[in-house]
Amino acid sequence: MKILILGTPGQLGHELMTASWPAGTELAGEAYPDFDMGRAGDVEAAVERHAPDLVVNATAYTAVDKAESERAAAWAVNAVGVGRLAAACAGRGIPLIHVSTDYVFDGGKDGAYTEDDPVGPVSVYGASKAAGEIAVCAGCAQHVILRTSWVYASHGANFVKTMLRFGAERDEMRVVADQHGAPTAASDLAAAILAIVARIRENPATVPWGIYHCTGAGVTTWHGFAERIFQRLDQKTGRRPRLTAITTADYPTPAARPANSRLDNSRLQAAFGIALPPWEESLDRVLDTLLA
Ligand SMILES: NC(=O)C1=CN([C@@H]2O[C@H](COP(=O)(O)OP(=O)(O)OC[C@H]3O[C@@H](n4cnc5c(N)ncnc54)[C@H](OP(=O)(O)O)[C@@H]3O)[C@@H](O)[C@H]2O)C=CC1
Ligand SMILES: Cc1cn([C@H]2C[C@H](O)[C@@H](COP(=O)(O)OP(=O)(O)O[C@H]3O[C@@H](C)C(=O)[C@@H](O)[C@H]3O)O2)c(=O)[nH]c1=O
Repeated sequence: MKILILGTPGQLGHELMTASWPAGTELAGEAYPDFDMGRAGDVEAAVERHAPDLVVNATAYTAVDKAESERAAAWAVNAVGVGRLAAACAGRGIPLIHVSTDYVFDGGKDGAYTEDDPVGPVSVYGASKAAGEIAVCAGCAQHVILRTSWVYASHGANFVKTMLRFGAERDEMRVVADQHGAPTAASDLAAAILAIVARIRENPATVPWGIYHCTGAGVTTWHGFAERIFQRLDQKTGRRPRLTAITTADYPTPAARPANSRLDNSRLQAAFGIALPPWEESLDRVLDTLLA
């Protein structure tokens, strides 16, 4: 089975390219700037050239704050490019695995969001990702969209590495404690994708195509996430910056973020038997690598 992975240098793309795929899997990859999701023709040419049996889209414009002033750039990658990809996959009759975000929700719900809850993005990034979801659903019947949240890895840029970098320079860190969600290791998300691909390979006719939530198990806040990072930093190095819980209002950013980002993962478990590990467990594993 030949799998085309778009966005190989990103957090998820890297984990997918370095994962242990079963024998008989051939991987092909595309990366910016040779391959540009936002440039007309690139997606179609890549799908044509590689002639894969399945595509995983790991590209995205992920600069949440910058997107507020670069709407067209975010839209070109996350919505328009994704629409072209869905059409290209449908044209060849191949499945598309796509990734979306908790930021498609407005965060106003009490409790975890299910796949049936209406989206209501409060940022340009969230809106562009919501448009990408619609484009995939409309353009390619054989799709799995995994909505995940707060992704980090030892490779790439993310909150964990930001905390470690700032934590090495500053005595105090101030982090918001009123936005709730679940950190997700890119390696766990990649493992879920491998399991879904295995199911598709086994018998595509029985795959329950659709949107699924797929995050680390449990819930915390960005402050709780940082607390665990600094606990481990302390254990490993003896250094621990003071961590102060603040409110969203104390930390103004160009983009609004949902106060509640919790996603209910039970549909993924029921349909595919996939459940990601508790977020603390995966974070400790990634920190072991980062702090080694
Ligand atoms: N990061 C997070 O916290 C979360 C991410 N997600 C979603 O998960 C998926 C994977 O995200 P993640 O791996 O973390 O993201 P990254 O930002 O780590 O990687 C995204 C990749 O997309 C590439 N890319 C950006 N613009 C283009 C373009 N025009 N053409 C081709 N490639 C491009 C980037 O290239 P380059 O390396 O040159 O920048 C990078 O390789 C995305 O769909 C994202 O929306 C969902 C929830 C949380
Ligand atoms: C760096 C920093 C951030 N924060 C806050 C700002 C924000 O509310 C929260 C997270 O900040 P970041 O900007 O690092 O993370 P952000 O870019 O908002 O992360 C998001 O990325 C996109 C791609 C997604 O899809 C989301 O799931 C989510 O992971 O922490 C602090 O309170 N103190 C700090 O020192």
